[in-house]
Amino acid sequence: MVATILVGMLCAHLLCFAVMFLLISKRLHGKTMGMDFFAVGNLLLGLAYVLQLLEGGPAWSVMSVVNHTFTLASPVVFWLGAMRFFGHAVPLWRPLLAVVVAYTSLQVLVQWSLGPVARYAMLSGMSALLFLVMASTVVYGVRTFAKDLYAEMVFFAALISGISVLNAIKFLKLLQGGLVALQMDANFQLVFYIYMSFLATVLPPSIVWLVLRRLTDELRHQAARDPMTQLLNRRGLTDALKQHFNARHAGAAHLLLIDVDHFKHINDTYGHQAGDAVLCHVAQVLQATVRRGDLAGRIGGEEFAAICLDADAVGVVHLAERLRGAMERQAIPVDGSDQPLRCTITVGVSPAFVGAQALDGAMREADAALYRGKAAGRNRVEVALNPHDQALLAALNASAAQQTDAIG
Ligand SMILES: Nc1nc2c(ncn2[C@@H]2O[C@H](COP(=O)(O)OP(=O)(O)OP(=O)(O)O)[C@@H](O)[C@H]2O)c(=O)[nH]1
Repeated sequence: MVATILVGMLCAHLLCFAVMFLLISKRLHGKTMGMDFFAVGNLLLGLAYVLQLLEGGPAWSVMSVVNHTFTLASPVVFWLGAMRFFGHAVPLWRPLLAVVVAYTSLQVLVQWSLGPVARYAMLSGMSALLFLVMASTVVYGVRTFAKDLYAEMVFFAALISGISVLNAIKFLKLLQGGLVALQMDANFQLVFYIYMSFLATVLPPSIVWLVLRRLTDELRHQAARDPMTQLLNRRGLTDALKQHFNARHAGAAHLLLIDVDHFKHINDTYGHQAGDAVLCHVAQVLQATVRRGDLAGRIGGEEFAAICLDADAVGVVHLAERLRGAMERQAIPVDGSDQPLRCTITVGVSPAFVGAQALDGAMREADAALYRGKAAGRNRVEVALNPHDQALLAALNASAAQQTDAIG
């Protein structure tokens, strides 16, 4: 009686969550993150338990064969769903059909050649193996494609290992005691059903939580980036800067404001699309030139920014020069034109600043330097360094000039 109630509850959970996964997958519009697969997995397992209730006990019948096939197919579908969640484009219906045909045939063969105990033991043994593979995949995921979901993945691996162990015990019990081990109200079967009910209650909300996490991460990513160049936008730069300065030993930062010269002319001559191609090219050069850990962003139409973290003034000015030189040298291919396009940039460098709240001030100083650079003829780097850095830079430049003269 207790077992029947437990299995009844289990069916209700599995089938309700199958509907919920399906509804969620419909709302995700094509990017279902495996929710449609989880719906099918839950449906298969829910139907298998419905058939078990209808059967009452072990028997050789069509219902029993279908029950075993659905039970075994469900972990395969859950595994495929997990692969989908982690971005692998695995198919569903073909592998599912292959499992259904192969396992149904295998059941007939085993029942005919080895008898009913072997067929039931085969289901427990193969389920134990499949859940073990699933738990191993999750552990592998923690170390590779799901590093950001460490706690969740460890939790899943532990839960799935539990069901693998219970199936392995059932397999041994079947081999030792035969079909008596499957009596629904036997103690072991009760433990098995309680654990399955626990899983069916805990796992689906956890999966929904994972989807929610992925979606909110994606939204945060989109909100922090410029859609055309994928560089950080102003909000993204500010957030990343706050994160940098929250670290205990964060050093000072410098801001580089970068503006494409005569961009209106490029737009007017080659068209808006070519203008967009130039902006994407500048973004690529900027991203390739800054050091790892520095921040690169687009903060307006043809205005870009780089924030150099933990760098000294001399290094920053050299970086700005490298960036200016790279832009000047590179030709940009333009659709519909044989002649590649060339363009230059002007860069304004701010003094060192500490704290995200100082960004506005640095922006003003870099902007003033940029304005001076534009007025002085464009295609140049103009600095707004503090007096100490200014003197250091002048001394370094003088020494470099002396060395050049000496070599000359
Ligand atoms: N193609 C394209 N053009 C843009 C975009 N955003 C802004 N613009 C254009 O960028 C041009 C900026 O022109 P100005 O501010 O006059 O600057 P400029 O021509 O680069 O002149 P200087 O900065 O003084 O060298 C305007 O014509 C804007 O329409 C964009 O996303 N794509």
